[in-house]
Amino acid sequence: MAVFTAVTLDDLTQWMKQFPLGQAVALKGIASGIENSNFFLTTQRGAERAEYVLTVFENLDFDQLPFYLQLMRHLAERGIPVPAPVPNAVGDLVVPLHGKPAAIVSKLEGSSQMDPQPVHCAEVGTMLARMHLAASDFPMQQPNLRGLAWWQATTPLVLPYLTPANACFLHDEVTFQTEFAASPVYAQLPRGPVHADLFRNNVMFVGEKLTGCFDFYFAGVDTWLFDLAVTVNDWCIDLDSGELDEARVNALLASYRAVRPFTDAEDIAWQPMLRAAALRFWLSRLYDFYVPREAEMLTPHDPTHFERILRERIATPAPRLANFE
Ligand SMILES: Nc1ncnc2c1ncn2[C@@H]1O[C@H](COP(=O)(O)OP(=O)(O)OP(=O)(O)O)[C@@H](O)[C@H]1O
Ligand SMILES: N[C@@H](CCO)C(=O)O
Repeated sequence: MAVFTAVTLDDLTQWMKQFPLGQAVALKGIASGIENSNFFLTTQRGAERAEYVLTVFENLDFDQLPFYLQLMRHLAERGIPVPAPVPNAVGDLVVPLHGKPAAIVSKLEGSSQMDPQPVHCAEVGTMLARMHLAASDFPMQQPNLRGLAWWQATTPLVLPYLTPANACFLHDEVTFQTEFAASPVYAQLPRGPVHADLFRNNVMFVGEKLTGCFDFYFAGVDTWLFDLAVTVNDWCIDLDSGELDEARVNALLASYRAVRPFTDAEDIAWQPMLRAAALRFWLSRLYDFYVPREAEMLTPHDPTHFERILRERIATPAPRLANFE
């Protein structure tokens, strides 16, 4: 159960007065998710009822959160289907609840598509490209906090838990990525605010129609190609082998490219970037597995899934970005 901080309707009686939403009339903890405490919140103003999501942030502090919430607001205002944060009476999007930062955002329709077909991947590709373009004039700056510097700092913390062969493999990949990040090709990659965690469980569909995406709490400024690689490594693979599925890769890349064409540097950087995206989640899963937080109550995600993907991305040439139909 991913509710680390208990919240009751009584707790909200006073607290809700700062929002223009009326009264809280129902509150239901959301079981999925491993980072924050999430609740479906029903409000009533006069005869009108509305549904929202209340999030109590367990690991992010008041300094980091405005970037995520303001980015969501920026995107929602530009027609990207993301939850719109609700400002309180003085315009704050993040406010304390039980001493922790909390926010109310609009609730998206639909449910996750955990067995995506090319038609779903095409929807994701279109939305991702539109999101990159819409975020490009977002004025706030915050790096991807799970980027290269975090990989370099986290590697020594997990190395002692790995077999000598895996420790060597991880060390070599971080060295490779450090060199890649210093290369002239990397320097030419277009960048901006990116989602950086656009997995199947963070996107909603009604049938084949994408209705929105959420969970912006790993967002940050990074290359657009990194975001695309994170997305492809989850949406377009065979989950058992980690291999890319050509039909889904083509659908996602073609629809992305139709909105935002790729540059030559991106074409060259695609394979190293697929490796970087796999490394990022191998490392975070290793860290969560071996160095659990005190508040952690859930089984962490399986790190070997991304170790397998990383080995597969190194072994098999990636499809050229410029060459697919
Ligand atoms: N705006 C929203 N609209 C509808 N449902 C939402 C919304 N935000 C969250 N949810 C629901 O809450 C669940 C948990 O949210 P989320 O994935 O953000 O959890 P988390 O613990 O913050 O993150 P993580 O995915 O990193 O574990 C989602 O699977 C989804 O069902
Ligand atoms: N998407 C991450 C979890 C954090 O959102 C993972 O699968 O490891």
